Amino acid sequence: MHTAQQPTESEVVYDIIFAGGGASACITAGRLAEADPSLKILIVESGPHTKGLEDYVQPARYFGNLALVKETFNIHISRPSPSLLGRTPIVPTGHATDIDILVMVYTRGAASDYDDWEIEYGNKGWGSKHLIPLLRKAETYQSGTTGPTAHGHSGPLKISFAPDLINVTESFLEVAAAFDKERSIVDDINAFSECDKYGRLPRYVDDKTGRRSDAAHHYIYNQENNKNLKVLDRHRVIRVVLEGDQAVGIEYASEQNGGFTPLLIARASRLVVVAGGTFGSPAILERSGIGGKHVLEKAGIPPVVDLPGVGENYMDHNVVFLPFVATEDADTLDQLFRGSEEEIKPYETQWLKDGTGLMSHNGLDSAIKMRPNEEELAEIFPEFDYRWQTYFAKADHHDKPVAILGPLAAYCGVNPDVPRGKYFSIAYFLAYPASAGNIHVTSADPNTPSDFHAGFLDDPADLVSLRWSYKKARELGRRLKYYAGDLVVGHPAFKETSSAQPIQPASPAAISAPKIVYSKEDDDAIDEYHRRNVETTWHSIGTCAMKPREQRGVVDERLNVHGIQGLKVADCSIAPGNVGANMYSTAIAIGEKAAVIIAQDLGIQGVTEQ
Ligand SMILES: Cc1cc2nc3c(=O)[nH]c(=O)nc-3n(C[C@H](O)[C@H](O)[C@H](O)COP(=O)(O)OP(=O)(O)OC[C@H]3O[C@@H](n4cnc5c(N)ncnc54)[C@H](O)[C@@H]3O)c2cc1C
Repeated sequence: MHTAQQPTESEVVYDIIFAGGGASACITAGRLAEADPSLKILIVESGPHTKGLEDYVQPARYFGNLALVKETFNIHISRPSPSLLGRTPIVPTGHATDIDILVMVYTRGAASDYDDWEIEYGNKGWGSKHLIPLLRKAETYQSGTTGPTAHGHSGPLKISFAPDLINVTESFLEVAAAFDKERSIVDDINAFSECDKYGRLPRYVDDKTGRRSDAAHHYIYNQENNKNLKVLDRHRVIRVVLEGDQAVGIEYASEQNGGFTPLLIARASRLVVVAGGTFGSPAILERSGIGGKHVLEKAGIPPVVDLPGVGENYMDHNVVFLPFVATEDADTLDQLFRGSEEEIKPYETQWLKDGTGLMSHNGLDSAIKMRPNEEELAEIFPEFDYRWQTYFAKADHHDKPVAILGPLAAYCGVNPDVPRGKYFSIAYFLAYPASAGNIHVTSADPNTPSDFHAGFLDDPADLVSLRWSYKKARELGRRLKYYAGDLVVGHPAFKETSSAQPIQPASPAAISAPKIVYSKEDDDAIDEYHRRNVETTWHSIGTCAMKPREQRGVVDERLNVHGIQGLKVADCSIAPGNVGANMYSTAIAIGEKAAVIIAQDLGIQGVTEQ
């Protein structure tokens, strides 16, 4: 049992305590509180509240928020990696009541992703037929009529297309239709069952107001009249309090004034739910003595349960934004991303008036979830063959893309040598990288940095599929009507004699122009470029995987931590396998499913399964 030095809140007993208040926690706690307002629920979140913060509800502010590394983000620095030529990738995560959906891109995984969770990893109730109804329940899809089964129309989260299509996106879709004829353009690329088609991307933005639509505002802040639902911000959970193998509460402390105040205890009579996200959850478990014996011993933490899977299985998607110079008539967000407040003011004024204009955009309005065709597969043979045969070519995996690719109407790098101006980028990330990493605490002291290895590009299959994505991105990008050249400093360093040299300035290539031919040396330059430039897509998952204990699982299909009573984990850390999409939809699915499970386990009425 862990005891706190000054248990000043020990007399306060909650029914359920959430350790962490991000996307999934807001959804689970919100649903339970709504179903039974008499439940005493406590959410302890280490970051600040986000209610109404203009910097966050105004969509196009996201780049500035990320670049400034505000209090609302945690930064996780990976070990130097030989696969990245010694680089130490940095992975930000949210540090506030559900800030994470920052870029607001709405994509959803393949049905087979969740079917794998159920069948391959043995988690009954987690297949697509269980999670799709919950994803429908969570949303109000404002983006026109699509298949009636894919989307919801009365849920808390608002999903919409940008009001006016940015001309860069329009041109991207025109080029796609003309240049990549075998891949069609469809109305909805997020209906779970098919891929390899281009289409518009909606955003987590309410089209009536132009405001970002997130779980904190629509599951928690809308219940402020419920005094039994308490959200304690700027307090960090240190560990779970255990009595034998029973979780009975949490030990936590205030983060005010830059340091910890004396430790406090809050007791839970029915359940503790760890929801600190992919970095926070394994850290809370390990500090509680739940983790791999060797990790705990090294960190000087007395082991309670030997669960070597805690902190392992770290997955992400790795992204590159390939930049191009844009013509003056291109609609881009560059001024909003890199401009002074004075330059941003007119956009803000327009947004404040009626929620429209470039401030209501995220600049990422279309994409393709892309699989290589026969000809493209031949290009990345033989390095990709094993990965293709053992994963993507499986009969029930034909809905899985290898990469997701689409235009961003801006330069989003941080190279200070890039002059102000107009740019667009083609972003691409691997939907199911073969590489994985891990994260472990190194001390019982929560202020001691963890040992994190992101694992990016450790598996060579990832390098060749990125190489294929680069070539595709470049062929599309240089044909856009608004292309004025490659932004040379943002491209691979090809030899001067190479015909693959980026060109700046330049005019758009004709649709029928021959594809750029790359030599072996050029391919090596592309690989080096990826080792130097690949970054997190902010889609960290997997470190408390929902798998059987003997397969290094951490929680079972009811989200119970193996070997402990009264303790569940409910956030993206439970994902046993990757999901080929931006990750918020999975956080939603997990949040909604956790509410159903907890309601069933505790006999709470009124949480429906669809
Ligand atoms: C910058 C950024 C942009 C993103 N953009 C998109 C996007 O456009 N589209 C999309 O689909 N997905 C996006 N994502 C991903 C998506 O938002 C996340 O995958 C999702 O929010 C994860 O939800 P979660 O509940 O698992 O964890 P989180 O939302 O990260 O919640 C975990 C919370 O726990 C708190 N916490 C951690 N440790 C402790 C502790 N010890 N005590 C108390 N609190 C603790 C953290 O502060 C955090 O608020 C983005 C993520 C980031 C970081």
